[in-house]
Amino acid sequence: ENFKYKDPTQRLNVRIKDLLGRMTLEEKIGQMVQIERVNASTEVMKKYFIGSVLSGGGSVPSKQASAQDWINMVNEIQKGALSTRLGIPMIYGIDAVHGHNNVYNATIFPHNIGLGATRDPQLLKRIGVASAREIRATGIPYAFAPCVAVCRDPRWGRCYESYGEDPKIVQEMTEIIPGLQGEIPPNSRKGVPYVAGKENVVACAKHYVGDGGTTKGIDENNTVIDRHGLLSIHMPGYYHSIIKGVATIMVSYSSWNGEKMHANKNLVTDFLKNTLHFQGFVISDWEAIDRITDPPHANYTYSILASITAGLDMIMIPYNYPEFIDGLTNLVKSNYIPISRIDDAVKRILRVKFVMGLFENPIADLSLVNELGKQEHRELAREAVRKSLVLLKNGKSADKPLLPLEKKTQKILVAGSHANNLGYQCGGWTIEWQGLSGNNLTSGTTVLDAIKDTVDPTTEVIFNENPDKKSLQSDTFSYAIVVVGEHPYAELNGDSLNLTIPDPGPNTITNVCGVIKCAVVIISGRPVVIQPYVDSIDALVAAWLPGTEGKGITDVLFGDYGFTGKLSQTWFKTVDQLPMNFGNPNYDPLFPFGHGLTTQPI
Ligand SMILES: OC[C@@H]1[C@@H](O)[C@H](O)[C@@H](O)c2nc(-c3ccccc3)cn21
Repeated sequence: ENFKYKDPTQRLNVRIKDLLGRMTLEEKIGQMVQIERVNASTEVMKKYFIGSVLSGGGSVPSKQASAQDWINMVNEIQKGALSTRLGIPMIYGIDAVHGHNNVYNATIFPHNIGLGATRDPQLLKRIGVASAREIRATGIPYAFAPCVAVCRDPRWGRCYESYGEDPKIVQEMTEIIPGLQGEIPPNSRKGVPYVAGKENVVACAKHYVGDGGTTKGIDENNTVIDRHGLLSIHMPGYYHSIIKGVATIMVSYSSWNGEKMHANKNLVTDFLKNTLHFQGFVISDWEAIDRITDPPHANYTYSILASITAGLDMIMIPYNYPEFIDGLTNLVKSNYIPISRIDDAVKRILRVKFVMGLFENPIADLSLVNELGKQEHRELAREAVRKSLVLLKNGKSADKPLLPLEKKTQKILVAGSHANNLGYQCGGWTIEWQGLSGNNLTSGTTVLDAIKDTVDPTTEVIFNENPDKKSLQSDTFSYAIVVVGEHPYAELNGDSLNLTIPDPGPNTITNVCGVIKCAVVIISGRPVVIQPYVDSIDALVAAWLPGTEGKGITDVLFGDYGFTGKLSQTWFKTVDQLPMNFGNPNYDPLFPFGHGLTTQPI
């Protein structure tokens, strides 16, 4: 019997219709389920017809697993899916949000807040291309990126995952999507998902909608704003993602005016699907349907009913998939959920799987393994670091700039908790969900290493993480570079009401800058409290979370390249001003949105 759905010469809708028509209710519901990799045995994949598997943050086949190890794991799970009656391939997803950040030796790019400061959408596209190749190097065809949140309050623990407070910048930076997925052909029908081929990945615009607008930046909380404000500030990123063919959209944990997004039929179905004509699939966040109720999972049947009725197509379970499958099956069989809703979800999931070529190439090969951490990608990341740094202050008087620094001089001091810490400079979502401290988490270049590599061989470099005033006064340094900032965090763990630099950072600044000409480099996921120290600082640089390529920082500190970055997030004076965004009445920042001094390359 000719299985039309297996025939790639058949039109997309013919393949979808043919396959859907063959599927049982169990097989349909299985396609809507995404489980965590630790549960994805061949037996489970077969028994429940699982359609998708993910790696949660830090969930890896083994520590320092190679590309080959990843490919073997993904292919093993895929074989389980392919051994089902209809052989529908599963799609494996992972959070590659600043490079392939769960994977040892991957290139780690600056987090989004830094990329917003580059104002360079074409750079973002190139980053998307490189990232897609590193993700495919490990046999994975789906990334939960880009985050198109608009960070309206830096107290939010995920502000660094946003390109900034301006919807215009966020919509421009969706240019990473044609990098990840490939360029959508110009006359494509609006809203259809597009993935070019085996060197591209399925992308995911997230988190729909208004995740960056919650009260006091409280993660997963409530975004209070009228419809016009929601559509003009938080929606443009989705509109532009859809125009560019984004294949999936992930729903936000947060609420809009008290209504959980995961239960919001008006925004998920009526607006996203029926007004913006999005035809890819809508995926939930991790255990997000459980959190529709308070306490979470208090009424799981209701969680399933509300989310599926709202229009979600794939549910990131990740563990209690039997409970979900039973619950949804019962709701369909008792007519609480019409089979037409299930068919809509499955059609969308199959559309993405057909469009991306997953039926033709379900098993990953080794053709791209050398892409992982490739030098060419590291050079691209280094360029991104250069362009992301924002020069906030340069000299105590305009006619005496400190930067660019002299490479050839007697002796310089490098100080600060973040000068020699690769984990700190990468931030959250790196190797582990919450990020790490130290220098052996993956391969990269610390700021200290970069300085040693950049200055003249005759220049003596003294590293002292937190020097005391006495030791400084009895010594002579031409200048000091002080690198301090935030420790890594992700999501809720990053929510902060005080936004202070953790000790001993401020102490290091005042000790060093009180005695020596100092260039202070802030490693942070967002603007932090710096006003009390600004007057004592000669040059001040916002480096955000630059990732593994630390030489991008010395490229501009020492004048091999000029500073060009511009703030994509308002730098407040004090936290009691927040929330404060450009355009607000009584806008009174320390450094305004768009601020960024420039220097000329030497
Ligand atoms: O990693 C998958 C998704 C990711 O794509 C989303 O952006 C993010 O909101 C998220 N939080 C968790 C997560 C949260 C708490 C405990 C365990 C996992 C999982 N995830």
